[in-house]
Amino acid sequence: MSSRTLKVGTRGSTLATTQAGHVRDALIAAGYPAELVIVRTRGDVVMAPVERIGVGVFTLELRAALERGDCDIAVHSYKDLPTARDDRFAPIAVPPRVDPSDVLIARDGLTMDTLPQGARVGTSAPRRRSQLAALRPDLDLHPLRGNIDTRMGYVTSGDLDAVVLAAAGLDRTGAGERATHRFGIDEMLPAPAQGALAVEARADDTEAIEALAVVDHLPSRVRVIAERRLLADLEAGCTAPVGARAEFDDAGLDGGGVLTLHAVAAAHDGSTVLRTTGTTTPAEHPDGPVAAAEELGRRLAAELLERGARDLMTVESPEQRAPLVPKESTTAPPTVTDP
Ligand SMILES: NCc1[nH]cc(CCC(=O)O)c1CC(=O)O
Repeated sequence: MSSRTLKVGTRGSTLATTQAGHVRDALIAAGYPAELVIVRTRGDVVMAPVERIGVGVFTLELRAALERGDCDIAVHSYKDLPTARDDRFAPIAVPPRVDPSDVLIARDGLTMDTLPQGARVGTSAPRRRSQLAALRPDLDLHPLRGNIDTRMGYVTSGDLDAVVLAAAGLDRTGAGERATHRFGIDEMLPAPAQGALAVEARADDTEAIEALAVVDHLPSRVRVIAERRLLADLEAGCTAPVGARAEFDDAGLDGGGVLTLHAVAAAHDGSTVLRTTGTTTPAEHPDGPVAAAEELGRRLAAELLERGARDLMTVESPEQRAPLVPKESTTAPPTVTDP
């Protein structure tokens, strides 16, 4: 082991630096000197909807910084990464995952059961919009962007009755108690890999690759692989109305437990929602747990395609109204249209 200090690259948001800070701490604890390096990305600057600026916007520039050597290790929110493998980098390591679910943050402690008819709810993600519309067709859905604090601010200010966010973002920044409702598996399935981090190093940096092994948690990686295989096989990006969530039973991976994958593909307006569930026992698979997870993701994707998922998802996304932008924002009106 050398004394080279590994530069851990991250976006600058509170969430991103908190997440990357955990990775840095784990590296240091394992004997690898490490420090954070903040990489500013256009996703942090431009307030246009993610559907327009491209899903890669959060991860593209961090990957470019890693390739250039501005950092040695990059920490991404896994769900923001494109599904295609990128050969510039070593296979992705996945630290222990936190709660993958979505949460509602509503005024006055309102939940999905008590939100009044026609309540104004903010979320841009097509996956959340379509599943919410299916659960509660009466809701008045508003697109919005911005970091977690900005989004929650619309509820505090009274502009919206509620917003939907990833539990992970709240839990990791210590704001988990702001959630008034955690969506269950039957209500809303998260984005594939939500709540998981993706940690990358350059493909030729053997020292950094060795360090990746100490932050990797195989059961978390196996769950994410099942979810992302499904997403890739549906040929959908993270802006598609596709949700997936894989969970081990109590026996876990080491105990030879069962991995269950829940998946959903929905029409943008929530008028049709295709759901499916399947299981596998990864520890018993002859080709290993990763192969078992891939097989499960493939199997459920094939089933959803068979049932018409592609037609459902390729139907034009409904015209959305202009997204809310933070009042204090000095950013010019969004003009960026390329990823
Ligand atoms: N696309 C934005 C994004 N990327 C990762 C998270 C939350 C943390 C995570 O899911 O790992 C969020 C915010 C959100 O969806 O509410």
